[in-house]
Amino acid sequence: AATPAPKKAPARRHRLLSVDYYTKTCPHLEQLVSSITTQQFRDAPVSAPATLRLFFHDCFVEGCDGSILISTKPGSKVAAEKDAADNKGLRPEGFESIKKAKALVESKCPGVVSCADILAIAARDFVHLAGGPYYQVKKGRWDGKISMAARVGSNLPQANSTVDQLLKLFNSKGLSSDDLVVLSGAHTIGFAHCEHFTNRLYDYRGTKKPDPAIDGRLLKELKMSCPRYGGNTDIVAPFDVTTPFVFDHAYYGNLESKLGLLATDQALVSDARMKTMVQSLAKDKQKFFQAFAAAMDKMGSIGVKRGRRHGERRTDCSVHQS
Ligand code: HEM
Ligand SMILES: [Ca+2]
Ligand SMILES: [Ca+2]
Repeated sequence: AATPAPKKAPARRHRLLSVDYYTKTCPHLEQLVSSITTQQFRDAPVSAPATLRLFFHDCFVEGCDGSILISTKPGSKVAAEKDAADNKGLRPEGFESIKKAKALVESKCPGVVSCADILAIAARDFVHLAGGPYYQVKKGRWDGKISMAARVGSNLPQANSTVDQLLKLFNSKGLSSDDLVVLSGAHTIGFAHCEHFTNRLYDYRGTKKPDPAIDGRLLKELKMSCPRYGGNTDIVAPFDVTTPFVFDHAYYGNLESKLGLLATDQALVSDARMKTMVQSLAKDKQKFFQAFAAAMDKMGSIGVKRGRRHGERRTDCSVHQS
């Protein structure tokens, strides 16, 4: 008798991220994380911008895989991502929130929930706590096995990047020009150190003059906080001069009034490709909230890993699982 053809293994479909990924294995995950983020937000409101930025810097380097949370091994010559120059400004409050949330989650659901997922949930919580939209977070990310400082710089935007450079970078992550405009709206909360914008105040692109696209009063104020030379390097200025702790759509109105802080913020209204989007978000808070939630979902699925070949499950988010 003819032997039957060997059955082909069914093509393993990629399990996509899903909202109910931990429903069976850690049913109260979101409440656990929220108990920590709520407390952190009360104790230190800067935890909100800190964690939101942490999530961005995680997703853009090796994908959303918690690679940003790894500490450099003592004695190792290879520095982890968090020790890269571009990550030096990440506030400790962001790392602290994730560490606390992970510890609580491990005590209830040991060995189940990835650090990458906890970071995605915490970032959403903080957006909401600061007054922004609440949206469902899809889960199922595994933590990554690679965290190298050398891979950071080329994957993150710089405060003086041109719009073309920003678009190229965002496109390379599967994000559109609308996503660039919408995600930049994260700068509705938080602060930046002088070094990221002093060139705009004194010597814009080698002109020896301030950037013409800064409001005169803001220019004066920023110059007082940030002298050309020898200023205090710890001084920061708010991205959103009107509501630096509130997640709202004021950021876009500010851009229309030349109140953007970084060259990359202000550039969004001077570029024809993005100006219309800025204008419509400035007018419509609901539109911004809805678009931000959708863009965070998109950013949250960059380079997601599944399985032991590329991924791991960590107990301590700062240490690879050996
Ligand atoms: C579009 C290109 C972007 C550039 C060039 C940029 C650059 C920067 C810079 C230079 C800082 C200040 C860091 C410091 O001085 O400590 C900063 C802060 C921040 N960024 Fe961005 N960023 C960009 C996009 C984003 C995105 C997409 C998000 C999140 C979705 C984000 C969230 C934040 C937050 C919340 C802060 C404030 C952090 C704090 O106060 O602790 N940024 N960004
Ligand atoms: Ca990462
Ligand atoms: Ca704001």
